[in-house]
Amino acid sequence: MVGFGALAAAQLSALHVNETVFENPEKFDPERYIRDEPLLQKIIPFGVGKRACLGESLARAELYLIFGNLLLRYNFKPHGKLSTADVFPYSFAKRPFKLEMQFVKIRS
Ligand code: HEM
Repeated sequence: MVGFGALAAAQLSALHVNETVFENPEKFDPERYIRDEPLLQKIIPFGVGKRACLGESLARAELYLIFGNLLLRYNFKPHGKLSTADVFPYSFAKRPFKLEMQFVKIRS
């Protein structure tokens, strides 16, 4: 029962492995959001409501600049075998246990 002093929190990482929303949620498959763009509306990476992430705008601006600049200058290749299995399901973000990438410079 939730009363005064009780802590109630949405377990966002559990929502993000809901099989009725995400097909094969345990699979590391970021392209699912390219194949099915409305799916982006169903992830809640920064929380909602009064206690939602205060840094969302900064984080989005940083990610845009960091990945934009990297993509402009490097080709990304998997280093060794790229495993899409073994996703650590209850982490902050979905990621394979091990993913080694090679950055190949395309311009200076
Ligand atoms: C990709 C980057 C980030 C993600 C995915 C993220 C996600 C989150 C999430 C899920 C929460 C909890 C929301 C809730 O309780 O419902 C949170 C809280 C918070 N985040 Fe972030 N965050 C990110 C980056 C940042 C940055 C860059 C800052 C500050 C510069 C920041 C500052 C905060 C603060 C202060 C809170 C606590 C808000 C409160 O409890 O009132 N976050 N964040």
